Amino acid sequence: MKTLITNIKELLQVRHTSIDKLQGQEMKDLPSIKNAWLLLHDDLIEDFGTMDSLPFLEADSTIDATGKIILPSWVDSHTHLVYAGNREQEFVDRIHGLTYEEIANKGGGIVNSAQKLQATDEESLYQQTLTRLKEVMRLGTGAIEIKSGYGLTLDAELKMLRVIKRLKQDSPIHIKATFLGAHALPKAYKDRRVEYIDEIVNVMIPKIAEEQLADYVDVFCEKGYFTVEDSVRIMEAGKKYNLPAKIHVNQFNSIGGIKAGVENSALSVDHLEVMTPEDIEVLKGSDTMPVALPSCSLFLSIPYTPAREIIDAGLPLALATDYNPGSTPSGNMNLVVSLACIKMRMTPEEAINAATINAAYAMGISKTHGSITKGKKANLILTESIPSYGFLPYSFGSNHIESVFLEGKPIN
Ligand SMILES: N=CN[C@@H](CCC(=O)O)C(=O)O
Ligand SMILES: [Zn+2]
Repeated sequence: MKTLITNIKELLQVRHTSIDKLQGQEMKDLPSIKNAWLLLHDDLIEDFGTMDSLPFLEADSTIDATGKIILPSWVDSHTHLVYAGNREQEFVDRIHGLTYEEIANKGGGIVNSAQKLQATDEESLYQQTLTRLKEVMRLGTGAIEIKSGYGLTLDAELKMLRVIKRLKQDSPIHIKATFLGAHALPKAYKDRRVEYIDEIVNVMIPKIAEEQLADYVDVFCEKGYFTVEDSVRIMEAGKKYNLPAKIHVNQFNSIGGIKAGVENSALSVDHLEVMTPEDIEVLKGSDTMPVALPSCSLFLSIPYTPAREIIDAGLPLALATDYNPGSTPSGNMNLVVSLACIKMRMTPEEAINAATINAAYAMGISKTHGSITKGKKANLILTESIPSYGFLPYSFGSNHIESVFLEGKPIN
């Protein structure tokens, strides 16, 4: 099946040779072709060029994209999409002055979501998650990482990971699964944190690896949650089972999680709202992708990741949503790209690079996703008629997506 798209006002993120990530100054450049055509063959990008060089091509269907822009679909490398119910009461509690930490300390937060999830059957969990997945696909997300971490028992974590496995099988969107057993200390392990890490390392990770339910491991490395030592144990156990790490670090405090992540070859270190000069230094020369989650900063009113300092230090940066019921009940990558420009002083070019090719790196799929490159997946956003690509982050809160193609097919 071949689809030809013609008269594209601008084809964005065109990379003739496959790149895996962009860093520092490289992020300022967003290569494009104006007045372009694009040929899709089944699930892949077959060819592209300028309209004045369009050869005669046999296609099963042709789409006229006059006035419209095409870019690779967003890659969301950090979500907690599988959850049961919502936590809007905590949202109201925060409006009345309680902090995220105070809510967690009085039994809310992650442990609250764990109670709800443990009481929810797998089918209902699947349906609730599928609804959210379809919503983010319509918003232009074409690949997504989904974490466990609201189970906090072996059975409930397995239930979450089985839901993700089923979504992988059923949905056109590319999915990676991350095991986040160390998201919060379950009540049953009160004052026995090290025993919970023993359970994760000796029981949960081997079982999850045996059933091939995860691609990565994660840990919430933060004061009041898990220490750097706990995080290192989990990352080392992950490595033994071929599960690289993608970890939560520096959301509220800088406690050494980034250094530990880099030393353990973490694929990404995520959040980074609180960064010291040493944290930036330790990332230099590493293969670890820093990931910012600006819609979490918006929702919790916490600092934004210092993107300018990170990029101006020559480092790469990726953007993701962190979609979850507590700190970010939104999976809208368009809003994330806008916030990156508005609140983190990233240029539209930097933000689009961070939400496509660098985000693909952060979920280990930059060979197949994140740019318009021959042979990569035909995962595309076709915009409405808009004046320029800068209009996308500028017109924050509006949706200018006309259609989304995943694996070469329109999803709606
Ligand atoms: N910070 C840790 N985990 C999630 C929030 C989880 C929750 O509040 O339910 C996050 O990435 O923001
Ligand atoms: Zn998260």
